[in-house]
Amino acid sequence: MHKLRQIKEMSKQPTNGKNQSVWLSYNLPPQEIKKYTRKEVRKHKGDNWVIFKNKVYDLTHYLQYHPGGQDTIIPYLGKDITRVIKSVHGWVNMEALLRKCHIGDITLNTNYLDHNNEKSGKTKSRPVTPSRLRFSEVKK
Ligand code: HEM
Repeated sequence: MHKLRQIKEMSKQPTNGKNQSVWLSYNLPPQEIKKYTRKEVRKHKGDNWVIFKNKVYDLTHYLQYHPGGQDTIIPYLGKDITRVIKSVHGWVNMEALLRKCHIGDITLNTNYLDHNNEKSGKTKSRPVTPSRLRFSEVKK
């Protein structure tokens, strides 16, 4: 079965009758926003973490409020859901719904940059370009 159709099939399960307005009125203590690598987020699959647009969210409290059911989200825990969200419901204001679940931001992959510099031997300097002629230097 096509993956997207499979996801839609799974969403037909009941969601405890809870809806998004109930979720939005639900209060959670504010979280301290930390920096994480993608690798670290993977390790927190069991803690229901996901990445969406370079932000890390803990979906523990949201899962039971998801209109598409919990089972649709479970295979994506620990992963980046940015692309799949675009294909299943690009119109949903994810940032507004997940504000309370925001626990971190993805750090820039510094290993990659270090590796690049190592390979080239040194950091690239800007090419030397001839400086512009000053007006006084232009022969008449
Ligand atoms: C993690 C954060 C997520 C949030 C805040 C969220 C939010 C929502 C909302 C608000 C709806 C109702 C949309 C509507 O009726 O127009 C919905 C439906 C749905 N969601 Fe999610 N979703 C999330 C993740 C996912 C993931 C990871 C998947 C699967 C890959 C998924 C699959 C679905 C499906 C299949 C529906 C039902 C669409 C339909 O039958 O009309 N969602 N979700």
